[in-house]
Amino acid sequence: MTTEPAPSYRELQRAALAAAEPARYGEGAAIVCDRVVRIFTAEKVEVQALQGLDLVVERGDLVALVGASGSGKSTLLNILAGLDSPTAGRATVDGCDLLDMNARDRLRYRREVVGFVWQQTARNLLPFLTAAQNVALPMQLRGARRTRGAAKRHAARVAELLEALEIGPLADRLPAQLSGGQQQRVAIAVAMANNPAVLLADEPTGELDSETAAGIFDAFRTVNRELAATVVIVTHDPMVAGEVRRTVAVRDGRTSTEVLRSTVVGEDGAERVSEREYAMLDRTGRIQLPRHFLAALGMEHRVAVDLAADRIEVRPDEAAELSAARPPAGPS
Ligand SMILES: Nc1ncnc2c1ncn2[C@@H]1O[C@H](COP(=O)(O)OP(=O)(O)OP(=O)(O)O)[C@@H](O)[C@H]1O
Repeated sequence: MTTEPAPSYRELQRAALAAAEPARYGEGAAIVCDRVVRIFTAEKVEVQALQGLDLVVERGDLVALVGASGSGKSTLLNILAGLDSPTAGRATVDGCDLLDMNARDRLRYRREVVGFVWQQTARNLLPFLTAAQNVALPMQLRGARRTRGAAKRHAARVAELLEALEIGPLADRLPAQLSGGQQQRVAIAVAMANNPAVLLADEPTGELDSETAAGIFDAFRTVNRELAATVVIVTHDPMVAGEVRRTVAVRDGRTSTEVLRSTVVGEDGAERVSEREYAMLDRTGRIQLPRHFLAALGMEHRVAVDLAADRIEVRPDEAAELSAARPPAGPS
């Protein structure tokens, strides 16, 4: 019979400390936003673009962010891209604390940790470089010495990315010699050049027709699956939002609802996509109910909340209904 060796004092101490430490919100996730606030001041007027936004994106996820114009999606994406800073809260991407970066950290972060694809195809690429040269540029800017070995590695990575994105034969063309969809594929390759942990895209199919947009969306899926990047896409395109496993809606500067999709096999053996909408519960216990639910039951200002054995029930304000039905007794 073998006996386990007794743990050392240090091992016991480490285990006790780990047990005592509460798990941090979103620990280990690719993206964590914890009560993120962003206030802009324009002409002495304050705009709260993000009002305590919570979001956790796990590694390997492919997420669509949707929401009305002005809800805060681009503000959030700019913060995640390291182009802007939150006013308050905590935001981390791949473990990098976005509130605690100096100029040098920020540059390294933008070159190595995140990749970015913009809506305007022209903004993603330098017009005087070929597709292959555009993809090689981020690797050269990363600062590796120009050795023959590095040049060989860069060329191999360029070929690998262009191949994965199905634009290998277009390597020597200038952006002006490519269609809008082909330019966006090159832009995705540029964003992935330094193998970032997270790929962010702001309306990447906004300037494309629906067939080309479907192809670009497939390219994001390829990057997510084959190059192991966590992908977040801001979109108005219902087709894109309808095809990802997770769609998060932003409303008034907060994440409000979330739709999760999975493929289920029915009794007839056919596959279909099952969808479920969830309201987000923030860390203080607040939820934002979908607007159409509130409108359907005429709920506003105040609701009755009751705890049942297995659910919390939210009902229209009964006191308001009663007083509307029975006008207060006046002087006779
Ligand atoms: N630099 C800025 N200065 C002042 N206000 C700003 C600034 N940037 C954004 N805002 C305001 O913050 C709010 C959120 O804007 P944001 O661009 O993030 O919304 P959005 O959801 O991306 O909208 P859209 O879908 O139209 O791009 C809006 O009220 C906007 O006017």
